[in-house]
Amino acid sequence: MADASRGEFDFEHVPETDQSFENALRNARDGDRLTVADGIELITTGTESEGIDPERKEAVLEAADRRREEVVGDRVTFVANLNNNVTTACNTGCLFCNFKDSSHKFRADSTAEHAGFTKTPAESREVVRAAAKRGIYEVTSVSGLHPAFALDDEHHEILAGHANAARTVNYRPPDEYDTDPGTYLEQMRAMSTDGIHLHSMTPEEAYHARRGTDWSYEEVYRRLKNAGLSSAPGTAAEILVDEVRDVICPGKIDTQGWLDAMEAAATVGLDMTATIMYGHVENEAHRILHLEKVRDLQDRTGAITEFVPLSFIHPNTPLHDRGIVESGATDDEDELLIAVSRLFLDNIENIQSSWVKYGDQQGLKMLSCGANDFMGTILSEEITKRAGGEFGEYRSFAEYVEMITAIGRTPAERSTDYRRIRDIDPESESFGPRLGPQSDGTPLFDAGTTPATADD
Ligand SMILES: C[S@@+](CC[C@H](N)C(=O)[O-])C[C@H]1O[C@@H](n2cnc3c(N)ncnc32)[C@H](O)[C@@H]1O
Ligand SMILES: Nc1c(NC[C@H](O)[C@H](O)[C@H](O)CO)[nH]c(=O)[nH]c1=O
Ligand SMILES: N[C@@H](Cc1ccc(O)cc1)C(=O)O
Ligand code: SF4
Repeated sequence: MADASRGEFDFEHVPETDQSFENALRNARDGDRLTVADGIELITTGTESEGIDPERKEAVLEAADRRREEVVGDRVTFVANLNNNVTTACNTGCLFCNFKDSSHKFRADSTAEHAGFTKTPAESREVVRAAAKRGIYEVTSVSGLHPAFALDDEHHEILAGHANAARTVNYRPPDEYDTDPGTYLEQMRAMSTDGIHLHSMTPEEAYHARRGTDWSYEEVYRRLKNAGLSSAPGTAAEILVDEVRDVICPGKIDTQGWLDAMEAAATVGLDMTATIMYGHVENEAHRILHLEKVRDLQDRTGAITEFVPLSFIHPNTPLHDRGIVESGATDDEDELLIAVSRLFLDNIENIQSSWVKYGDQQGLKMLSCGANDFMGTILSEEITKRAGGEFGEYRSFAEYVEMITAIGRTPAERSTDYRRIRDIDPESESFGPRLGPQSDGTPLFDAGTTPATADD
């Protein structure tokens, strides 16, 4: 079993209910709002017996696939986007993460070797401009919590005024590092160029942008929005149950902090996504409690455009190196997670299948288990690659059209917020983005080239 070590934790929440699988399935088929007990019965295919029952699993997947059809129809969407991570420097120490490099290695006086990077605002702008010219219309930017990162000059001053700032507020001035990431506001201004949609600032990053101050999340997201931010990625969610966070990311904000940040982003008028990062130490009860938190948040805000399940990639992570976790979720667990997300989250229209985490074949399978979105072109990928993922760093429009038509569905490009959707005719001669200000349908790269070698 993938979850060989899940039993070792003395968790308060365990997958036990007084509901039956049959009743839960009936509720799901009837379209009733599911309870936590219903969700646990469905995702375990019944708590009264060990393991996953193949027939019951198929029944859950079928109900989810039908619901997907009713809610969003037959289209499979994707976005023309680019990932631009500003820095990998981070001291937060999450045990599932190998994206980060200890920030002391980035100090000007350090001789330690590392494969990480920090981009100045000018460098970020160049990366985004080059992509925009090629027709990309979204940039996703998530980064490590670099100790020299501050919201703006005022934040630098406040942080520098703290006694023992490195220890108390995780701050060191930029001149101690080989590269200055600039301020968050400078990075926002740099990346919001050429009409591109800027999707950035997770709740954890928003926390970093207000550490050591009495500013509210609302104040921080308002200033970020004024500097060009368009929507916020709901990563850093991991599992929204504190007894799990205490194990896998003790340095992160807690569940309530994550919810507060997201609610503030919505209050200032930003759209957002929500995620779950699953398949490590948590059990099925935690997964469903997480879905309940997300559903409640959406009831309050209505601002969540999509739900993005992130299956834990284990090989190079501290959780795996330390023998805490042997592997990630199994295919059965992945399929049930997608299906139950579709059935449980009755107020979120779009469920994403991540080819980065699942690969193409399993990623496509997810599109008949309840998912309807197939992510984006991304052009580069660091988080999963560094964790040991092997499914590549980009997809062209041509590859998307081929894969989606092969499973008998309609390919469509979408804007980040799904407000604009364009069906793509698979009979066209060539495939490229058309929804951005500089998108004229030209393919992102020629067959046989990669984003790095493609000529613009
Ligand atoms: C790497 S962080 C970058 C942004 C910021 N530092 C934060 O934590 O919000 C973004 C997200 O990547 C996901 N992630 C990191 N390592 C992963 C892994 N090994 N497998 C799957 N997802 C992972 C986590 O959900 C995390 O919140
Ligand atoms: N699931 C993953 C994503 N999803 C985010 C999308 O790429 C896109 O930014 C979002 O849907 C908003 O339009 N991105 C990754 O880099 N890796 C993933 O695994
Ligand atoms: N960057 C995240 C994925 C992600 C980004 C933005 C989102 O809105 C959702 C998910 C990862 O690879 O794990
Ligand atoms: S998940 Fe984010 S906060 Fe945690 S270690 Fe990785 S980069 Fe840092």
